Amino acid sequence: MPTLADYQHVARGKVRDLYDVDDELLLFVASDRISAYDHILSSEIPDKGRVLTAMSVFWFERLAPNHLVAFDDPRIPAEVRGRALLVRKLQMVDVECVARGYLTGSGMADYTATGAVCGIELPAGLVEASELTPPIFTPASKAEIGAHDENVSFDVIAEKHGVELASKLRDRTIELYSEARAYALTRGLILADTKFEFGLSPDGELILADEVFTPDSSRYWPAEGYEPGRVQPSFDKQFVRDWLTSAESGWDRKSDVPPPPLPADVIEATRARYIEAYERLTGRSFADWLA
Ligand SMILES: N#Cc1c(N)ncnc1-c1cnn(Cc2cccc(F)c2)c1
Repeated sequence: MPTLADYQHVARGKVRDLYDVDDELLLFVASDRISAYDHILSSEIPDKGRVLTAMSVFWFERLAPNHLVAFDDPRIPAEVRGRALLVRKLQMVDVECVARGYLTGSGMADYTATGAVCGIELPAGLVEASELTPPIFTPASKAEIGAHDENVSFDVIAEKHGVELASKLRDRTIELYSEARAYALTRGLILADTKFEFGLSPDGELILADEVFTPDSSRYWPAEGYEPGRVQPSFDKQFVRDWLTSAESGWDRKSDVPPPPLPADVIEATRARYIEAYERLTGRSFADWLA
């Protein structure tokens, strides 16, 4: 059985890492790290990496073609088993493929400033968390570490990748999001938006890559209590956000001071929310994940 040290560390994200396994395969590792207010917190959430990996696997089992090769395999080191995926090496398309079914975050900011998002004119009078039907494709160009992705128009993507591939990215992004949004609603969860990354197979087929419909790549809101006109509570991160912005934390999010460590009860409540999201979405018990 190999250890992680046997594989070359080829990429580091805020909360995930990528290792080189061989000519064909990468190891995609989800950590227990959590980010909030653009900071990677010093506190980890036990099992977060395992829950999010189990979520990706649930969706990869339903959405093809994708890059998943294996999640329970002797080439996966024991130390990351359950929070690591063996994935096929692809030629990645350098576009953050975002689908939005609700107006929030940078989409809401762009709409407030211009009446449009990624060049898509929206109706007047929309408010925070307004539903967007049909959902919109709002691609972004990847930012350097520490900066925000930049929302760009479809035409910018078409300029760079050709209108045929740009159209495939748009259509597949909207198709996948629409299917998952409808399903999530039946489980009492609003999938407000999501971000995909795609790669190309040697014969030019578009392959779903990265992580899929996790709370790190998507915004999940509880359907109960949904009300446009105000910022909705994050299904998974609200306890962290509330504590960090409470007087108890003593932290000022406008300062450059890094957030303080989280109290044990906030860590445990957040762990429970990740597990609840997984179990509500999949109908499976997290205790059964790679038991
Ligand atoms: N998925 C995937 C993938 C693939 N199947 N083939 C080739 N490259 C990638 C790939 C390269 N960068 N990333 C983003 C990323 C993911 C995880 C951790 C990180 F630090 C960074 C994905």
